[in-house]
Amino acid sequence: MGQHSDPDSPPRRRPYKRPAEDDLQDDLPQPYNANSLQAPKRRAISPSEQPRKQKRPGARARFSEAEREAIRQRQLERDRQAAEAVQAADASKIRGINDVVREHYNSVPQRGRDWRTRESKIKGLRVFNNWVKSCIIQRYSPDEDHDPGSREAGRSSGKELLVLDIGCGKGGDLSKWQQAPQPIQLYVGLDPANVSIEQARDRYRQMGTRGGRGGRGGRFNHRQPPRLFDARFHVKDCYSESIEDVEIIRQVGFDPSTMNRRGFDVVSMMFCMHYAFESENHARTMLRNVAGALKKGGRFIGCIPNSDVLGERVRVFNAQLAAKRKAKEDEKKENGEESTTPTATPPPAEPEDGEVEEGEAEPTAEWGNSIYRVRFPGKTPEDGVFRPAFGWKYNFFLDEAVEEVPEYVVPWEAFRALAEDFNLELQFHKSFSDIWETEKDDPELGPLSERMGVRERGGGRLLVSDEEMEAASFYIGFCFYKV
Ligand SMILES: C[S@@+](CC[C@H](N)C(=O)[O-])C[C@H]1O[C@@H](n2cnc3c(N)ncnc32)[C@H](O)[C@@H]1O
Repeated sequence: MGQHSDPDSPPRRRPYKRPAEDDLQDDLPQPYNANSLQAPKRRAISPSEQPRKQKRPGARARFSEAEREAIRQRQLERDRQAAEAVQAADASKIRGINDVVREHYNSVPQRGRDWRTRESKIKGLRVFNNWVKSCIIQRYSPDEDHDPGSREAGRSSGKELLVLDIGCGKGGDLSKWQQAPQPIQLYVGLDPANVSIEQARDRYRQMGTRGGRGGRGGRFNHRQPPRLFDARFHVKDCYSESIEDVEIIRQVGFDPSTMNRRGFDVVSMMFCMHYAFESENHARTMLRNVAGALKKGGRFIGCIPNSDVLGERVRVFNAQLAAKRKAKEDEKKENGEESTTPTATPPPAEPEDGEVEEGEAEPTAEWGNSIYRVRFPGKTPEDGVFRPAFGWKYNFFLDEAVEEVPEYVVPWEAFRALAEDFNLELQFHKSFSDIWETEKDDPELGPLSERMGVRERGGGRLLVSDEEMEAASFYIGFCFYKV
């Protein structure tokens, strides 16, 4: 590890085999773009421009050649400048969105466990979401051939997992990984929010001083806590950059092809993948990072907002809007007034700061309850089907947690199809409410829900309010396999 290891991580227990030089994939060259190198089209020369007499034809030919070359060079320079301007505009747009998200998460205060589980207005939602994440980790992180009884019996199944947590935030899932059925050898957390990464490091250090156990009373609280895994944390934007340049990622093995025999056993993306659907480019970069980091047979788990819920809400909103408009039109017709039905227009752009919108603004899709709110700033598809698949921005507000941060719809089928392009095959996909229904009586996960405060002891009352459950139903959990 040498100079690349984190200074505050504990010493490595088992060294990662450094890949041979030729194991590392070279950056692919940019595809050759014939257009950008084409000479400019020649302008037709008018009769008045034609030289009357060619005394020295050779000299004219040499002069024209030089002139053509000068024109070509000037044109190339103009093309280069135009391309640079477009790139700069794209980069500043992307930076703008990334900055908003990063600043937001950096500024969310770190509150203690007691506050989160006792004082918070949304404590029911917090514990429920945490329980669902535990379910996904418990069910889908182990290898197919892992013996589930081995850890319970205090035996080791031999194989320990390498886990990559993309968008790890403040390290809220560290303790869930510490209690995973198959022990973890290495956990790598990546996130662009530098303050969050510092907080995740602190959390990991505290786990070390508590003797390896994450959180109070977990699944294995009745016996010796499992040894604390090795962990690395890095500030990294995983949607607009390749993660291949992170040393530990390369050491574990990065290769997006199906040949990756090395790599992580699990890549986890909890509540963070939707930020990548701002553009196709970001979504593809994100998936290339996931597939590149996973070994063949590895699992990609996570949770995202449910595009079916978003689509249905949008469809109903638009149907109601159309009905209201029609009723207004009918009334006008009856009164002999002229029709003012607006013609279909593309989604209106959000006004810039200080810009005053003319006329009455069209209402846009919006819903929620006292703890969460979703608001689309622009026009949404009438049938609730998000086409094209990228850039469907909405603002999401969650009491105490997320203050109107721009998020993007992840149209499920488009995501699934894109994931297939990266050799990721769907294994599991379920809404949070369905996960509750299927797992609440499981002999392990049921009691876990009671210890976490999702429901009262002894299979009692659900401690999550209806409003919190409505907010939770906004999400789905998933698992893909790298084939
Ligand atoms: C709602 S938080 C979830 C944190 C954590 N996964 C959890 O479940 O507690 C969303 C996280 O996504 C991260 N994120 C946003 N854009 C990202 C990007 N481009 N690459 C990686 N993570 C990103 C944010 O910084 C934030 O920490």
